[in-house]
Amino acid sequence: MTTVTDDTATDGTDTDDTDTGEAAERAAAADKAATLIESLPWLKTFHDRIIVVKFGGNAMVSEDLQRTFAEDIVYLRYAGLRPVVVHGGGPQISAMLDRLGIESEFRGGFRVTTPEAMDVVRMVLTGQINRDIVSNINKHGPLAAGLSGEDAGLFQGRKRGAVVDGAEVDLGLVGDVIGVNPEGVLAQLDAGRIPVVSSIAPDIDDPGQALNVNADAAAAALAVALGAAKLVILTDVAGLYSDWPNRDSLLSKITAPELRELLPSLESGMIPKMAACLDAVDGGVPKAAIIDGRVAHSILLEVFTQSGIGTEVVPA
Ligand SMILES: Nc1ncnc2c1ncn2[C@@H]1O[C@H](COP(=O)(O)OP(=O)(O)O)[C@@H](O)[C@H]1O
Ligand SMILES: CC(=O)N[C@@H](CCC(=O)OP(=O)(O)O)C(=O)O
Repeated sequence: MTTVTDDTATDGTDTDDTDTGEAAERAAAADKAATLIESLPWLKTFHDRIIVVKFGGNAMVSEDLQRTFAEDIVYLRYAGLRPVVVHGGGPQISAMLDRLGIESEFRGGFRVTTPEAMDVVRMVLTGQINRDIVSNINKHGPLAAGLSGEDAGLFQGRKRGAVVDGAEVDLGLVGDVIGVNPEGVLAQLDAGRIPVVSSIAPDIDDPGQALNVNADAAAAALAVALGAAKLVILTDVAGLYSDWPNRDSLLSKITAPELRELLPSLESGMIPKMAACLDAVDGGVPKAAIIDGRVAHSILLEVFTQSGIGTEVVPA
């Protein structure tokens, strides 16, 4: 049994005003209550709404971060939201390619993907990382169900190239998501589950061929198709810097038109990420946020606090 000490004296007077220890305890309790009550407007706003959370390979680098990520997602679900996870795994794919002695390079923020590399991408994303995320979430109960973009026509992909230094570059088996059939994901949500989606898409022009899709882009396409209330992208920086790498230039908020202007000046990994935020907001998602996945429980801080963390992209 837990008891709460009664600090009222028998004559009815409050005895602890002079007791700094108890005053400090009351202040700490008030702080905790303030933190909890700060979430109330967001619990109302997001009740029953879909939130798409993109878990990047650089944000899943320790067991602790994988555990706190799973806790946040389960928390969202029990708080009455409908979270959907889309994951990447770029560094993990690179490590496996290295182990197997297969060379790979990034051009314009995308991995040039040969057929041999594609087998590894699929194996690492769908066979390894997807399973790990599902299993971490399911330590809290039978909640998560894994899906690949290849399952039940979830994604339709089409090959894409990139323009680097003004020249068109062939990226091999890299695709854009050009269509989404969200029925499989909605069925899982309606059953109370947490869908966990890997960013592979079947090639609409070459049935049976799988394409490697940047996970930020896949998350944005899914957020739009699901009519999500928010897209949250976890990465390994505090947010978007207007003047990278000047650490004083972190942006807490940027509008879609401002971001459109800034996009051409951004570097490598940030390009697909910010383009994804822009696509999401242009496609009707009210907010897209880039947050620091290295901070434990960053998703809760972003979703349930007034100031959030990281950089938020809004329509205008
Ligand atoms: N303007 C910018 N603001 C923030 N990060 C930037 C910027 N330009 C380049 N970067 C780099 O982009 C990286 C994030 O992209 P990336 O490594 O592809 O992330 P992820 O693996 O999470 O998808 C950051 O770690 C940072 O080094
Ligand atoms: C085409 C392309 O580049 N695909 C990515 C897919 C994984 C991904 O996007 O992972 P992160 O979110 O961890 O970066 C890749 O092969 O690395």
